[in-house]
Amino acid sequence: MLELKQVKKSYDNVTILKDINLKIKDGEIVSILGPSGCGKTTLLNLILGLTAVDEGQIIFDKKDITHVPMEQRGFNIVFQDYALFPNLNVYKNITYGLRNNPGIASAKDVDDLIKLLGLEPHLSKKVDQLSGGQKQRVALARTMVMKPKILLLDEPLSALDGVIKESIKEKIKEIARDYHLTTIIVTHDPEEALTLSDKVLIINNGTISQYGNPEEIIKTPANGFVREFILNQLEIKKNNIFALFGGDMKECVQAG
Ligand SMILES: Nc1ncnc2c1ncn2[C@@H]1O[C@H](COP(=O)(O)OP(=O)(O)OP(=O)(O)O)[C@@H](O)[C@H]1O
Repeated sequence: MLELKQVKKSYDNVTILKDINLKIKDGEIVSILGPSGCGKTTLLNLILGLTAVDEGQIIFDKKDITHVPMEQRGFNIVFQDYALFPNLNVYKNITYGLRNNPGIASAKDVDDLIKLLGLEPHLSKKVDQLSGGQKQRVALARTMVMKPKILLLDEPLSALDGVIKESIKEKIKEIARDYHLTTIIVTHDPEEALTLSDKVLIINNGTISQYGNPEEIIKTPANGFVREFILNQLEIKKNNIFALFGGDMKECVQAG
């Protein structure tokens, strides 16, 4: 279980995040959703340990890790631009982190990940010979071989579209389920958050607007911001989303 208690962060005396309280159970997929500049990446970096909190606590597995350095937390992130090594082939990219820590993953662990992510045909290719979706899968494999205790993903789908986007979504779900891995994803896209996650954390103006499962958020938006932000952006795809929950858009908008 990961828990944030009364977390606050400011930059240059400007409060970016405040009153952040949340619990994430082991194996859950949680999306952090909100408009540009609301503090999503800052929150991800606080959890990762890349950025220090000003006030409040971060608890993981009942231990206070608020001041534990990033390297000792054992969490791992896939950055938006993948940050792969262009001079190495796919296999070497995937196994790079094992060079100094060979005991972390066995040859079978690596093989299983390569198979899960469908990377067998690409292992000897260089990074610039890959599509966006293939690069994302390599970045996921490279992070997963290090067996992170929590997987953090910053806008993992934003550079992808159509079928590729759907297939990466499925891979993320498979990884979280197969490895029972807590996965925290930053996104600005409500449809992505609602279709990918067990829970969605909606942030506005540096505070939590709502934290709940996709159905709760759609059927009982906590306030006007959630209603507007979610429903306006879902305008085109709303019927597909509602079909997922067997609901009726009109009823929910009226109820909200
Ligand atoms: N290192 C920093 N120093 C000063 N201000 C920062 C720093 N990092 C982020 N900020 C500010 O904090 C606010 C939140 O930034 P953050 O990147 O967390 O937002 P975001 O929700 O991820 O935005 P986007 O969706 O556009 O990536 C912004 O106003 C940003 O300018």
